[in-house]
Amino acid sequence: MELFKYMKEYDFEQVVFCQDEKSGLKAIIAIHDTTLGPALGGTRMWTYDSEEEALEDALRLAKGMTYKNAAAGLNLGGGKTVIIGDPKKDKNEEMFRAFGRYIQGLNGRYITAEDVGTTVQDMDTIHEETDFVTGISPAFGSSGNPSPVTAYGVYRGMKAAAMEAYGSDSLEGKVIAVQGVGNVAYSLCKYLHEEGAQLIVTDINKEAVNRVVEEFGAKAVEPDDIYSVDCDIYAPCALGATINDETIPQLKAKVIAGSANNQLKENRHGDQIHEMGIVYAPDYVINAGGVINVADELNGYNEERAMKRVEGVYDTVARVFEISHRDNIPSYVAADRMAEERIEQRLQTKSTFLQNEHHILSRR
Ligand SMILES: NC(=O)C1=CN([C@@H]2O[C@H](COP(=O)(O)OP(=O)(O)OC[C@H]3O[C@@H](n4cnc5c(N)ncnc54)[C@H](O)[C@@H]3O)[C@@H](O)[C@H]2O)C=CC1
Ligand SMILES: O=C(O)CCC(=O)C(=O)O
Repeated sequence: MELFKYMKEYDFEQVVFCQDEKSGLKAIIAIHDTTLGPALGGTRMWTYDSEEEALEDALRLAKGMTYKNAAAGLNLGGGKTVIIGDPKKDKNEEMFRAFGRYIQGLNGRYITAEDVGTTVQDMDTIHEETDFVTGISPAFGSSGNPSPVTAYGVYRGMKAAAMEAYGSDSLEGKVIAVQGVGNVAYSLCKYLHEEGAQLIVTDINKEAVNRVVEEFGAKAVEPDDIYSVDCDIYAPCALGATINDETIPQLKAKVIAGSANNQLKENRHGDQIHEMGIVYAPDYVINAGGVINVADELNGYNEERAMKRVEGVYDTVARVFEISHRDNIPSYVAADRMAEERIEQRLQTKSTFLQNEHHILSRR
């Protein structure tokens, strides 16, 4: 990859490569944009096939966080870290301490949290070295595991999408196909079951499936069959890129609303489902509950305030549909537009301030 060319093309501010031989730390911190505030985004630990692949993932995820944080109305920019390694085998305390010192060195330009492969315990270790970390243990007065809160945001956003598709936001009696019933989707299924929805679920982990079958009366199907089941709402809560050329022709749902990041394989798939009249709640808007929750820690965590804000995912998703109608564009484009407008407005007010400052200085 021609890194500087890429950074220029997509307006990246900074990329930091971190290594610590003794602990085996190999990490890449990507800071995309800090117009709205310090870059906040989680740390992913994954067994990448190559350093190039890790770098690409860090860059893609960091840019995504700029949009997610902006659309969520947070005064935070976008960044993300990837640590190269197997989260099941390669973790050690010194690795996360060394990483914490790198974050401290950035002096607040980047704040981290959990992502795939990292846990509250890892955040606690990072916290030994820096305050620029969120998602740490409730014992430190913090918010802990963000997944149940992400689920609440997805539930609220799904209701907004149902309103758009059916003219009512009630999920009672709706048939909802949930792909992946891990941390987020388990809590999501609980909300949906309590509201009287009928659940069809799948997961490659049989234990995870059994839990929701037993607790919420869900019907289980094989992983490949989830796309074609008769349902009202498809909730992708496992992997990215599941809205693609193979799956779109199988979908019977009128709504797509789930927690997974990067649901559209390519932008053209967002155009395609829009043309088919499927109501799509854009991934980074509907799954912002986790980041809204961890961001609240920056003000001294208050669960009630955080949950109130996450409740607002309903309004944000509804606003995306409004922009989609206003500008006659697919919802994924509307979400980007909403985020970009907010960043642009902040740049304008910042530049007004700078212009005033320049004017005063030039009069001296
Ligand atoms: N945890 C959080 O707060 C947030 C999570 N997300 C996204 O939401 C999604 C779910 O996150 P978590 O629940 O935390 O992860 P998780 O790892 O707890 O759950 C994912 C589940 O999907 C299953 N799965 C994997 N491949 C599958 C396949 N081919 N078919 C069916 N099931 C499959 C896994 O076995 C697992 O049970 C991820 O895409 C994540 O990036 C986004 C924002 C915040
Ligand atoms: O939810 C988190 O723990 C951190 C935010 C983040 O990285 C994300 O939302 O993908």
